[in-house]
Amino acid sequence: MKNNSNDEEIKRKKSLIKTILGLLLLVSSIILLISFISFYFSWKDDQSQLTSFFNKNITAENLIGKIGANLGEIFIFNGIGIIAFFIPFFLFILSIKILFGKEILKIWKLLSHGIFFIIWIPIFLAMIFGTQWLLSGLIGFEVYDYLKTLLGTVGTAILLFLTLAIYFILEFNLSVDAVSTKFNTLKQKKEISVSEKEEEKEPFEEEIIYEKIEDPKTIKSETQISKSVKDSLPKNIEENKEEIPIISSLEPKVMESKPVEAIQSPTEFEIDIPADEEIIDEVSLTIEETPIENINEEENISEKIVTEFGPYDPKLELARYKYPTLDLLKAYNSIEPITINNEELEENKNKIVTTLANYGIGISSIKATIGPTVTLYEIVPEAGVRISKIKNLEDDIALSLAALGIRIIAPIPGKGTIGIEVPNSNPTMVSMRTVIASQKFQKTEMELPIVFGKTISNETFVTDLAKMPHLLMAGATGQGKSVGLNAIVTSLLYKKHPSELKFVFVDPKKVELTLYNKIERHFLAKLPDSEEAIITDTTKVINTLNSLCVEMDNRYKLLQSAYVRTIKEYNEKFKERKLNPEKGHRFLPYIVLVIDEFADLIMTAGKEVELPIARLAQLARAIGIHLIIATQRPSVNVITGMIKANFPARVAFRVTSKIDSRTILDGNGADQLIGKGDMLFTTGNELIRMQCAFVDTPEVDKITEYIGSQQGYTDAYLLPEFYGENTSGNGSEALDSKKDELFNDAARVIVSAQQGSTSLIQRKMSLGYNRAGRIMDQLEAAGIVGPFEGSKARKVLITDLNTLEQLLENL
Ligand SMILES: Nc1ncnc2c1ncn2[C@@H]1O[C@H](COP(=O)(O)OP(=O)(O)OP(=O)(O)O)[C@@H](O)[C@H]1O
Repeated sequence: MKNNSNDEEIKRKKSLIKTILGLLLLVSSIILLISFISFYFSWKDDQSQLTSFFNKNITAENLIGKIGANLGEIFIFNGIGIIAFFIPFFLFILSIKILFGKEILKIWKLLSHGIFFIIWIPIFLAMIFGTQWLLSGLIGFEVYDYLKTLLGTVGTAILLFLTLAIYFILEFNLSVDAVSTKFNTLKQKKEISVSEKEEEKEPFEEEIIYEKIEDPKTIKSETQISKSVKDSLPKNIEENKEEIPIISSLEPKVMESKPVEAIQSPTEFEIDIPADEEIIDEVSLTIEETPIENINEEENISEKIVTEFGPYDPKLELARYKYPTLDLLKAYNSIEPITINNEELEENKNKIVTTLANYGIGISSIKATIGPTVTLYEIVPEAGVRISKIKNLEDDIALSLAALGIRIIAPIPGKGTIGIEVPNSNPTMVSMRTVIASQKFQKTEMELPIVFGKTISNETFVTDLAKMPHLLMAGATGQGKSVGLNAIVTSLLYKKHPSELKFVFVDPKKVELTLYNKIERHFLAKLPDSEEAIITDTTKVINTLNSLCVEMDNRYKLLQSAYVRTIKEYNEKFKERKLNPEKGHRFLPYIVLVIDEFADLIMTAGKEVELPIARLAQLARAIGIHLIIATQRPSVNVITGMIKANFPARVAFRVTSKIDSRTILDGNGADQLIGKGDMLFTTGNELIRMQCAFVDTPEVDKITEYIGSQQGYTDAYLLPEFYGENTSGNGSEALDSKKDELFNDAARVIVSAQQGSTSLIQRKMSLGYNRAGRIMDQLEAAGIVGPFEGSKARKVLITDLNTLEQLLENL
């Protein structure tokens, strides 16, 4: 407390002293100023009174009286002359600084300049005006007089100008280099504007110069000189341009080959060399300002941020999220491992051998591989047996073996043996728990790992959805499709954090996927205006699909601006903080679109869904949107060519006919499956037979409950807004709405190509799908193209451009 009050006391005293000192200085400056001004008017009258300082009867004319007259006499007349005004000026600035703490001019700088001019100006004024002591002061005159005896008038003048020059050099940092740089820049600017004007008058001037010079290096020097220092060269050199190569006199070769008198003027050129360097310096300066520098800077910034905060962690927002645990899945211990008795194996083997023998096919060896649902008998036929013969006898062999689900693989790819798959009389269920717990799945580094089940050789089968990149599933009702879908979703839920993956569920059956409602705020994506994340109303699907197309376009733009090709590279770059969130960059989660009953969707929502699906399937792979489409009826009008072409990965559960099998797998086999999760998987090459892992509804319920009860995001992942339009083909309505700016151009594109396709407009005019679609509707309304015809292009109703132009005018 005591200390504090002491401090305050000192502070108070200090400020009092400051105020008094400041005031004193201020008043002094005013007194001095008035005295000095007044001195110039009254000095003659007052000068004789100065000595009688204490005589009351004698007064002074000066406004500050005798003191004022004396001050003027001391500082101006006997002192430094007119520059004495600097003293009140300096005191005024100082008083303001002390009183108000405001530095109008920098005190120390002002003082140093003041001292210089207090010395310089009186001498200079004495030199110019002689004995005019009111200007130079007596001191100024005496010093000048002394200097004159030492250096003479000219010498003194030179000394004064030299000191002034040094003063300016020091004050304005005027080095020779800096001056000549400025001078050159100014000159270049001038020359450019002059040469621009003169170009028309003397177009060949430069060419003539080049002709005279052979050495390309000297040409370079010449052009530089002609541009920058030509004016400064002596006239004789300017005229005799052949001598100019000596400028590169630094090069011995040129020097040797030239006559001696030509070398006479190197001194003139030596001055030019720094000028050349200057120009080079300027060029290198502009290079430094190129954007490459900026990119480096950005990278440096990102490095700095990374070292300070570490890489960006998308999981941080839900840092406490716990991945589902294994005990949420049911253990079916009683049914695993596989049980098959030797008798059954022996019996089947014998049957196969005798059946084949009946058809005249001899076997040299046979091997059995026991799988969960089927056993594979691998046969090596005797030499000379044609494989096609066995393939043709497939149905007969199956009949003889009297078992459903026999599939003959002739030959087994890469082995040269023939495989006969015979169902086990006691199939073993593959539980989701065992496959999720498998090392293969646990240790996988895949982006979107999916564990389907177990292969015929009882191996867990894990594959990457990101690589597929889309999946088509088909199977008759009750054969395990829904379980299969759940197995896929479960695999992903066990491996992915909510920040990395979002699902869009379309479930026209309204029951299958509703379980996932609980994880809406963790794993689901939806349209901003929709209440339910899981879409059960087929009419809303179109908006969602189009919104996904918009999301896709947006993501492509982000990838483009980040100079990367895939979502993986993009996210890695984002994690390294090399992408600026202020420029719209964000961590992109994978989006998996699951459509449970595609046939139903096509039936109710029509063909409109086909285009966005095909578009997504074609383009979405790189930006992390993957499609899983399941259907009961794999007929050609549901799985059209366009869709099939973009879904190389397919899963087939049991189907009822060979035709369906061919539609889904492009081959037989799916009709011979035994159901209950028995499936075939292909990515375009070989077929892999598998037993799908079984995950029951209560298990899925437990998992979603486990995730849903944890802290989630405030809302589902919001897809970009998309407002549906009437694309039903009611033309007049479409045209009533505002005609697109590019309508006429699009019409010309369509008519000249005679092809009514939206993608043509998109491609030729670099438009997004939605806008191109809108224009197409307007073209239909104007009668330029025919109505929508599904996967086929619309008919073009105008045959030539002339007719079109007339029509456009009338419109
Ligand atoms: N992987 C499997 N392992 C064991 N049993 C299975 C498996 N998949 C399905 N099943 C059995 O088949 C039944 C029907 O399966 P699921 O509900 O998946 O058929 P679905 O093809 O979806 O039929 P729908 O199209 O009518 O919905 C299940 O209740 C189950 O008993």
